[in-house]
Amino acid sequence: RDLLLDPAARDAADVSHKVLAVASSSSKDKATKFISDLNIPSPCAAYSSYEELVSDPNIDVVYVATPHSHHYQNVMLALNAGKNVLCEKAFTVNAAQTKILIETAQKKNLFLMEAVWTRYFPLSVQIRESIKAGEIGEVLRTVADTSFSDDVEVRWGTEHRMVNPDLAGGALLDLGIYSLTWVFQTLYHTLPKEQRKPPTVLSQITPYHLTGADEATTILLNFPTSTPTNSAHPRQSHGVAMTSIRVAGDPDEEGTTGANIRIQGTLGEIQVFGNPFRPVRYRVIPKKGAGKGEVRDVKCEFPAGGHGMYWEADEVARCLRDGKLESEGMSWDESIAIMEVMDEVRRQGGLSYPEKIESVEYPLQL
Ligand SMILES: NC(=O)C1=CN([C@@H]2O[C@H](COP(=O)(O)OP(=O)(O)OC[C@H]3O[C@@H](n4cnc5c(N)ncnc54)[C@H](OP(=O)(O)O)[C@@H]3O)[C@@H](O)[C@H]2O)C=CC1
Ligand SMILES: O=C1OC[C@@H](O)[C@H](O)[C@H]1O
Repeated sequence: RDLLLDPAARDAADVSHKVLAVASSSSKDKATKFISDLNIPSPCAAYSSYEELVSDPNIDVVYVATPHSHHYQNVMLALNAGKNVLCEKAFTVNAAQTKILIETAQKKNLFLMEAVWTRYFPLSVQIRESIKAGEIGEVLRTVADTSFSDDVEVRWGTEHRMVNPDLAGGALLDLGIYSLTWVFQTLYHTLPKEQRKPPTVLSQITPYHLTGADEATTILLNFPTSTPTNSAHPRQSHGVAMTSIRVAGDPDEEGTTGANIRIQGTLGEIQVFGNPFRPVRYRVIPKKGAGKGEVRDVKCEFPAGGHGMYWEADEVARCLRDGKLESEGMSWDESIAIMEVMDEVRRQGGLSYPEKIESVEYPLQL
């Protein structure tokens, strides 16, 4: 729906999007129904296989929105057919798969990006700019929580992709990625490239008793830097990334518990409210007496009633127009660093998925 909204309404008239085809691996009728339900303008082809879709010469870029377990195989299919790709989060099941996708895109001179839509919200861009400009001083800690109190057995059962190990289910890859996004985009992405270093990781996982997928994961990260910020000692910052599908970060969905994200600097704090994947406002709180002004509240507007996915789509269009293979906002290096954190969390928690979906073999029938 976001792709169909007029970019001018969000000051993005320099790009445009056309949905030219939709594919369903289970039935052509499903693709046809999707096109009619959304009123996608003609011409828009309906395909009954992903193979057919990636062979369509009219298509510039394919959006992969299948369960995590299938991303590696689906993205390889598209890249091998010469298509640029935007692939939903979590990028793949493990870092080894992500690295091969990136190498393949590089070799074939194709654009590839992990679809972490939140990074392209104006709110995220503004917060990163504020951090880089030193508005809250040196940022030394970020706490992020992406959690829902679902009645897990009733809502997700055992087969749904949220909890099914065969589909790489679990809180970590589905929701924990957003907590990690906030930790990384505030403690890692905001540093000059040469100062970014992968964090060390300590974590705990609670398995869902019916499937073994993680229902709760808590991660403590330590980000070192190579360059001292003063002559005495190099900077270190801490990230706390939490996720659960059993207890909520925001139980009444009114923000009564406070912010789901707290970004803490030596001169103040930025708090982000709303679901961490679709934040609705943020507050900058200067430290008392630091001379950095008043508390500042900023709302996220969603022009034309969009959901907020159009901003990442605009980024993809701009990258393609400008001949870029990767997006600066969600760079390949950062996707790999985050996947490596999730690999380490799963290693520490003894959580692995079936061999087939952890495999880097391609093609493989899943
Ligand atoms: N950015 C965001 O806000 C959101 C992102 N996501 C991400 O999007 C991806 C898909 O999530 P979601 O749409 O909830 O997933 P669904 O379980 O609804 O699956 C999406 C589609 O994937 C296809 N598919 C292909 N193979 C399989 C398989 N073996 N089992 C099930 N489905 C299969 C099916 O389409 P068909 O049969 O027609 O081919 C299905 O309709 C995930 O990576 C998720 O993390 C999800 C929700 C929100
Ligand atoms: O990316 C997502 O954001 C919204 C959630 O409800 C969903 O499970 C997840 O995949």
